[in-house]
Order: sequence, then structure tokens, then C-alpha cells
Amino acid sequence: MHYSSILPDVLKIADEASEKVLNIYMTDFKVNYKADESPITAADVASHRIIVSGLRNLSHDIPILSEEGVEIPWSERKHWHRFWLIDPIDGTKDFTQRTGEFTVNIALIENGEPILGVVTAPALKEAYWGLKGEGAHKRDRTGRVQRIRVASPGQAKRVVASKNHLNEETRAFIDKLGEHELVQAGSSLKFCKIAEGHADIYPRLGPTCEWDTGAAHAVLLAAGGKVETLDGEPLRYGKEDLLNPHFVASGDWY
Ligand SMILES: Nc1ncnc2c1ncn2[C@@H]1O[C@H](COP(=O)(O)O)[C@@H](OP(=O)(O)O)[C@H]1O
Ligand SMILES: [Mg+2]
Repeated sequence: MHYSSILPDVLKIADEASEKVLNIYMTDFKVNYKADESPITAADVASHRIIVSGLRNLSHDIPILSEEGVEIPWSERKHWHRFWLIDPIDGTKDFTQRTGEFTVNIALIENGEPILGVVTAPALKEAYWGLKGEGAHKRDRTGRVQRIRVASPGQAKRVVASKNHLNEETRAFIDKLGEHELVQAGSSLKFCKIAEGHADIYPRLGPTCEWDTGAAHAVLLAAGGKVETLDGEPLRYGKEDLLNPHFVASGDWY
């Protein structure tokens, strides 16, 4: 399959989901809580449905794993060498707190590596996408599409960190970086900030799930960046527990 030919279709699916999400965002939506106490709204469910049905039409033979989908046993998943990995809304807290910094995320994983990713920020009216070997792009709120790339190293490192999950370990890591400036961003937009050269490093020394990172990771890779575990190994996907280890996402210098 030529992924460059399906990328516009994946973007279209993400745009469709984003439009629905934004419509719900503008209403007086209700917030429910899942078993793990994380918030969920009608927007997560609607986005999940649109993306799953769009991807099924696009590629019957590629399995789909979504944060809001049914659990798929490891006995089945361990045979997947390629799968779609979806977070219908990343940053649900940002959604419910109405900061605008939430995203719709679609990634294609091949042999543990995120090779294609689309991230949209419905309320900001921005979209990012990347494909291995073909670079990364951003569509801004005016509709203009531009190629993006990570920044070259500057004096002060621009560190991007979670507003909702900035723990002691991450603070200690940041303090060791020396001269730096803190850039805050919600959800998977943290990777996108690095991909477009507006930040240099995102240390995540706290829990995330694979669907939180897959799509934006693909964008960052295609923009010339990387995401590594604390052992310096590339962050990989398709793990049994679907939990990411601590990682550091970065641009050109780290
Ligand atoms: N204890 C935990 N275990 C797994 N993932 C966690 C977690 N605490 C936070 N996260 C993940 O971090 C994401 C939010 O990160 P951030 O604060 O950087 O925006 C959440 O995504 P969702 O909003 O999709 O649930 C959630 O999946
Ligand atoms: Mg998420």
C-alpha cells in the first residue's frame, strides 16, 4: 500500500471527526467518568465512531485499536504487524476545562514504529500530519499548509511539559537541563510544538498510553525529531499493556 495516497483520506477522516467534536465542544456537554476515573464525553464517543468507520472503509485489512474501542486481547494483538492506533480525543481534561488544547489522533503503526500520523486540534483549527520518508506538514487556522521541521539547537532550550501531569521527576529532569524556557501545551500538541520548531524537548517522566503518543510521534519523526526511552531506545508500539515507559521527545539537539 502506498501510504502517501491514503494520507489525504486519513486527514479527511480526522477533519470529519474534528468537526463533530467541535460541535459538541460548543454545547453544554455532560462529563462522565470511566472506571479509571478519566473523563469521557459524547465527543470522545462520536469521534471514535467516525474514525473507526472511516478507516474501515479505507482499509478493510488493517486492525484498529482505539482508546474508546473494546479491549482486544493480547493473544490477538500480538500477531499484528500493522495497525491503526487512535485517540479520538487526547487531552479530555483540556476539553472539559475548555482550554482548546485537545486533539484528535490517528496513527499507523508498522512493526512497532509510528510511520503515519494525523493530529488535529479542532478548537484551534490546526492540523499536523507526517509520513515516514515524506516529511511533516501543518495546516494553520487560515487553511494554509506548510512543511514543518524541528528547530536547530539554540541557546536556551524550550521545554514543553504537561499542564495537568507535571510531576516531581519531570521537574527534576527539567532543572538539570540548565538554561531553559517553559512552553506549556496540552495533549499531543506537545510533540507538534517540537515538530514545528516552537519547542526543543518534551520530557514525559509519567504515564501515558500508546494512543496518547502514536500520531504526534509520527509527525515528530517525519519532521526530523525523535522520541526515546530513558535508555536511549526509540519508543515503540504494540506492547502488551499498551503503556508507554517514561520518554523524552526532542528536536535536533538532544
Ligand atoms: N496514570 C495514567 N496512566 C495512563 N495514562 C495516563 C495517566 N495519567 C495521564 N495519562 C494520559 O495522559 C493524557 C493527558 O496528557 P496531558 O496531561 O499531557 O495532556 C491522557 O490522555 P486522555 O486525555 O486522552 O485521557 C491520559 O491517557
Ligand atoms: Mg489520550
